[in-house]
Amino acid sequence: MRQELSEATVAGIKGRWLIKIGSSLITNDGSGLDRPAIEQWVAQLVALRKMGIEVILVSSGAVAEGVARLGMKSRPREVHLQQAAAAVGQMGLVQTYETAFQVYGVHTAQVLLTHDDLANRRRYLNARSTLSGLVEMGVVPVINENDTVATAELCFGDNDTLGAMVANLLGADTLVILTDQKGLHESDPRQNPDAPLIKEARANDRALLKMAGGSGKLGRGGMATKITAARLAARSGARTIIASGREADVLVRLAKGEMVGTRLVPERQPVAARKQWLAGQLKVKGTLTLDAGAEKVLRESGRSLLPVGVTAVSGNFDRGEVVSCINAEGTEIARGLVNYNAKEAQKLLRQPSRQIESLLGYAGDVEMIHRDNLVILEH
Ligand SMILES: Nc1ncnc2c1ncn2[C@@H]1O[C@H](COP(=O)(O)OP(=O)(O)O)[C@@H](O)[C@H]1O
Ligand SMILES: N[C@@H](CCC(=O)OP(=O)(O)O)C(=O)O
Repeated sequence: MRQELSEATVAGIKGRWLIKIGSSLITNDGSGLDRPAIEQWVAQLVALRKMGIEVILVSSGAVAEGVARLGMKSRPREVHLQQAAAAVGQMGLVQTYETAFQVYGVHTAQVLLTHDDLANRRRYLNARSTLSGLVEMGVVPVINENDTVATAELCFGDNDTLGAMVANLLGADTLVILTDQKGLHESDPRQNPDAPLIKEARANDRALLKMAGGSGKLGRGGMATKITAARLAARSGARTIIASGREADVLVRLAKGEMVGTRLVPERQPVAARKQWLAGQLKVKGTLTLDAGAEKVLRESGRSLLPVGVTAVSGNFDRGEVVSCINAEGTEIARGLVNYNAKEAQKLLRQPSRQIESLLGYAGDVEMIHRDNLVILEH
């Protein structure tokens, strides 16, 4: 583990990739998981890490594995039975990844998310800190939807959307969607085997959605959700690649810059896109007043805002909500997602970060607003 990690560190971080493996691909023609294929992808993911790419995995397959383990003939129609199958199958899914990564001494972590976890600002920040922590420690998160508790109104439904939302959450620069086709074709190749492959397009190109048909018998969503996922990923500046997981060495070839599958490119670069999104947030829930030192640091060196530089708090905001940062003259300098609620922020005014634990009774984030969640407004 240590050696593998240090190699990645020496090479330097060359990107953060979110790789999604779909149901259609991961199952052995409907009967449980294709374990040899999983071992192949894991070997490639380890190779990517050695090239300096941080990897996060979203993997489907829980229902398919549960159906096989429980001896069901096909995916049950009843939602509660699908959820039960997912609970059984998720065990096999994570066990398979864990075993495959262990060969290389790499730790994995199971992360199950519902839509609500990412829609609620506070939980969004919690999910973000935990997942970032795992990635920084060199652990590969293996993410799936929490099928057992997700209800129809609250679920992502397909893992393409989940993958894109996690790519947004973690500021991934690349979303790779591995599926059972070579990529996006001009029409569904199951219906029209000669339909040409789209090699590259803008993620927001409206014409793409017209090309997309529904899913195969195992997957959910088909190409339509992959294109919507690409549009979502593009909002935080990530490019999306849709490719076949059956293509030899597909991930390694992509990492070496080869054009494989369909590439859907964003209009803006990651940082600019995220900052634009933050700047445009209309629901500012409160205000932090900064001293001259904090204003200077924010304007000139792009660092995080620490509690020590905050002199006053107003408004009633919660952790994860957008606050405005003003200087003593009342000019707005920045906006960002705050790490503490208004009451906590009040207690932390002018305090050095080492005091946070004794003032709040728990060791929270050292920043009031992390620089990734902060946008400096130009005047
Ligand atoms: N334009 C298209 N290009 C490629 N595949 C398409 C297209 N339209 C529909 N599909 C279908 O989408 C399926 C992949 O989606 P899906 O079954 O949801 O897979 P996954 O489980 O990998 O998400 C393909 O098997 C294919 O039949
Ligand atoms: N969470 C479900 C997967 C949902 C699903 O099939 O999604 P997808 O791979 O996008 O077609 C499972 O693990 O079975």
